[in-house]
Formats: sequence, structure tokens, C-alpha cells
Amino acid sequence: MSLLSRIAAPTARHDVARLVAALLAEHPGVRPEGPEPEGSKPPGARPEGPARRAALPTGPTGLGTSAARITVGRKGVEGPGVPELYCPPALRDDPALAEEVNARLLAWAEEIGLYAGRLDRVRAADFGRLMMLAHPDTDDPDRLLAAGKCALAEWATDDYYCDDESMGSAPALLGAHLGIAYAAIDPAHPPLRYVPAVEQAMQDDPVRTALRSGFAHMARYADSSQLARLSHEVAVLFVGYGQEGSWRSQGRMPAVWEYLAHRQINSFVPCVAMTDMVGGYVLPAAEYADPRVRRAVTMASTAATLVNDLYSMAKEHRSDSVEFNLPTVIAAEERCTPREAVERSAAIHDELVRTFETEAAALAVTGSPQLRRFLAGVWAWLGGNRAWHSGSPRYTSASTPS
Ligand SMILES: CC(C)=CCC/C(C)=C(\C)COP(=O)(O)OP(=O)(O)O
Repeated sequence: MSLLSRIAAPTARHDVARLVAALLAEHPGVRPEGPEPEGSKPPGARPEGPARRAALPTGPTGLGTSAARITVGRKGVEGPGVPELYCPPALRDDPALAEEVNARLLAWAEEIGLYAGRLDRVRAADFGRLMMLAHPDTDDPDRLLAAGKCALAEWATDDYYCDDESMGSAPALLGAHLGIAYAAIDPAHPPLRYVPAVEQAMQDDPVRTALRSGFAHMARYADSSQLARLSHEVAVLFVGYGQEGSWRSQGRMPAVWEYLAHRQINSFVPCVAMTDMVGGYVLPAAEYADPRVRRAVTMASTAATLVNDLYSMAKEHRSDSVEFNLPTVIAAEERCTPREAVERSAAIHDELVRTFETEAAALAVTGSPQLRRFLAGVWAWLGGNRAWHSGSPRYTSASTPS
């Protein structure tokens, strides 16, 4: 079944989803607030013509409209081996936009030497398509590119340092690598005589270069509170990478609760956190930090990451190194068959998504317009993420990329 026909598949409506849609439809759109300096769009950036905008949930009338479309959960048809999941459909499919973002992302990776010798696999994985699907509230390829650079840099940190020995990862080096990589996003400020050494270290390693360059690009669209949020989320992600490295070096399988807590931090939170930056508005720091918002956002992000676990099982099975995913951890702890473990993992995913849906609906009632738009964006992110995983050759191809 094609991606488009899956998107168009009959949907299972949900009362809470309709409530959110109705609430959001009553509110006008949020005006862009994020800084966008003059000339920040590269030459050749695609114009935001009416025809392109029409399909997107942006602008004054867009918020209600998009929310009405995205607050529709469903048990969708999945790829081989992945059970039906409760997840919204992707809101749009714009292959031309995806292609443009992917091409620019590849040009950037080539320029900085990221994934040298493996760029065909990166091209095939189609992270440009992920950005197009997951951020339907902009059709600006440069904003999608900024988010794509950050995401690819974070993925590369995982591949180069954590779980791909063919790319040089080694558990003994992980902590040292992550510590230096952090300086790429939150610059080190040593006494003057050490500055050249730090600068050299940033340039010597493609992961560090990618992290620094991705953050610099996003800084064109984000204010300082949003950038601090992003740095924080990536620091937390690095804690998760370290946690996985510890299990790997000990040869230890975590408990299910421990793995789930891990998948909240070794997760797509840093991607989801860019939702307003890409959309062109600012979710106030106090609202992002509200524990109720954090709970909703992290539950959604964990669910999105479990989608990765489910779709990447085959790829991980083919890998030489020890791989961790929820079905494997459940099978070990609960002594069930792999199929049962997959079903139980899907049920956990669904519970997280339904809880997000319910709690986001409540938060939308009392929150700011920016929070409503952000929560709608998170919901859209879930749909785009699932659609991408179900079609990306990173997870479906027989000779799988790293
Ligand atoms: C883009 C981003 C924030 C990635 C960080 C976390 C990450 C690498 C994943 C959620 C993907 O998990 P995994 O390590 O299993 O990756 P692949 O399955 O190899 O794509």
C-alpha cells in the first residue's frame, strides 16, 4: 500500500480529538514571533506562494484548520511486522518539498564531511522527507533544513559514537566524545590560550562540526530561550547515549521500566522541541517547562521513539552489535515470544499516544495560543514520524544503512 493511500485510509475518530479540534478552531492563528533576520533565506529559497500555503496549517486561519485535521487518531495499517498503531496520519505529503530539503541536507553533509563515503545511504534514508512530514506548519525549505541539520547531527552522534562500530564507535570512548560534542552546541569558554585547541577540536570531527553548524542555522529562527531549550534537550539526549553505552559495555539488558525511562531521554524530544522554531512562533519558556506540558511532550516523544524501535527491529537484527529496543527488552523480562513482545510494545505506544491526546486536550483549554499550536504541532509530528519510519529505506531496505 502506498504512503498516500495509507494517509487517506479511513480514520477512527476519537471524542477527545474532536474536542481539541473544536477548541482550537475557535482560536485565531499565532503570529510568527521567532526572529528571522533580513536575508536569512538562501538565494533560491522557494517562495511561499498561495498554492503552497493552501495545503499547510499556517497563517491566521491555519491553526484551527490544521488542528481539525490532525486531531484524528487512528489505528493505521503498518509495515511488515509492525502491528497497527494508534497514531494520527501525516498531515501532508509534498514530495517536491521533501526532495528539496533532502538535497540541501545532503549538500551540507558533503560539505562538512559528515557520513563521508556513506552519503548514498543518507540520501536514501530521506531525512528531508521526515522534516517535510513532521513539520506541516511550514513550507519554508530553509526552516525545514535547519531542523534537518540538527536532527541529522544528533543521529550522527549516535551512529559515530554509540552504536556503529564500523563508524568508529567504542564504549570506552563514548563519554569523552559526548563531552566534547556538547561544546559544539554550548561553546566552551576556556582561558584565551586554550581557545585554538578547542576550535581545532570542533573542526577535526564531522559530528562536532555538524552539531555546531546545525545549531547555528537554527539560531536564525530561534530566540535565546528556544536555543537554550534545544541545548538542554540535546544534553539530556547525550545522557541517554551514555546510559545505553553503559548497558552495552556491561552486556546488560535493562528492565522494562528502566528502558522506558531511557527511551524518554534517548528520544526524539530534541526534534519535537523544535516545533515552534520551525513553525515561526515562540512557545514561552515557562509554558514549555510547565511539568504538565513536559509530561505530555515527553510522552508523545517517547511514543515516537517506540515507533523507531518497532520499525528498526529488522535493521538492528542484522547489526553485529548488541541492540536495544522495547520488544527485545520485554521479551527478556517477560519471557514471551517476539511476536507477543511486539504486540505489548505497540500497546505501550498506544497508551502513551492516547494519554498525550487526553492531556494535551486539557492543556489546550487553559494554555496560550502558542501552547495550543505547539501541542497541535507535536500531534502532527507523531503522524509525520510514523509515516516516515514506515517508508524510509533506513528501516525497510535489505542492505540497511547505518
Ligand atoms: C534525531 C534524534 C534526536 C535522534 C536521537 C535519538 C535516536 C538516534 C533515535 C531516537 C533513533 O534511535 P536508534 O538509535 O535506534 O536509531 P536508528 O534505529 O538506528 O535509526
